[in-house]
Amino acid sequence: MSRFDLREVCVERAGHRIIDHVTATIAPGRCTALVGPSGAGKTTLLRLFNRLDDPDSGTVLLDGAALETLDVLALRRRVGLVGQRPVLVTASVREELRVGAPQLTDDEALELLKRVGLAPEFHDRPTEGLSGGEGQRVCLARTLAVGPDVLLLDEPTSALDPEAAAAVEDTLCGLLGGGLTAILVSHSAAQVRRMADDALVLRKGRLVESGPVAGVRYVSAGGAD
Ligand SMILES: Nc1ncnc2c1ncn2[C@@H]1O[C@H](COP(=O)(O)OP(=O)(O)OP(=O)(O)O)[C@@H](O)[C@H]1O
Repeated sequence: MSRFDLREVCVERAGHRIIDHVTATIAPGRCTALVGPSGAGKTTLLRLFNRLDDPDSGTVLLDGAALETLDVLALRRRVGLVGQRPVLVTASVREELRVGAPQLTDDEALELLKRVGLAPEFHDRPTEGLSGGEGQRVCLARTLAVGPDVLLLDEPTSALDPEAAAAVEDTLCGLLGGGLTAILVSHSAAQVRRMADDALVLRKGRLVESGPVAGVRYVSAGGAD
């Protein structure tokens, strides 16, 4: 299980401090939601955890080690990202599942498909023609194939229709119960209540509230909906 600590983290863009001295802990084995109004800095903060971006000052630590001291590719295998829209980079589900895990056996691939709620037949489907929800599940399976112990979830259901969104959310909830650490960006307070254990509330780049979801006013007030 993996724990992150943010210490006095700042990110600046175009002369503005868009993450402003954030100090916080992401507890291992739990799902932490990053919430706050549009433009608060949620996606910017999320991108620091697998070094898609680096802070301008301050430190992000994983199990006590500053991220910049770790091998970035090893870090990204350990910290997987699932984005808002399914971005499939190969022609077939079979290849897609092996993008980061070329040695994956067929049995392992079928097991992964099962974990994300897809029938075995999908293994031999072309990626073209998958629905949004199916594509998002394939992306999730591709990320899981690498064996991460942290999942970064950037609005993972926001581009899906309500039925597919609910189904993908159920799948994610099942996975999160299994000991993974997760960091979720979501605009939906209802989703945060269903999926997350803890929440960090950002406003104009500052951390303004944090703690277990049930006690976070921004979430209970429906501020993220
Ligand atoms: N490269 C950049 N140059 C200038 N400003 C930037 C850059 N990247 C982000 N910003 C600004 O930083 C702020 C935080 O952006 P970010 O995308 O992290 O917010 P967010 O909370 O994820 O927003 P949303 O909920 O709308 O997705 C915004 O005001 C954004 O315009």
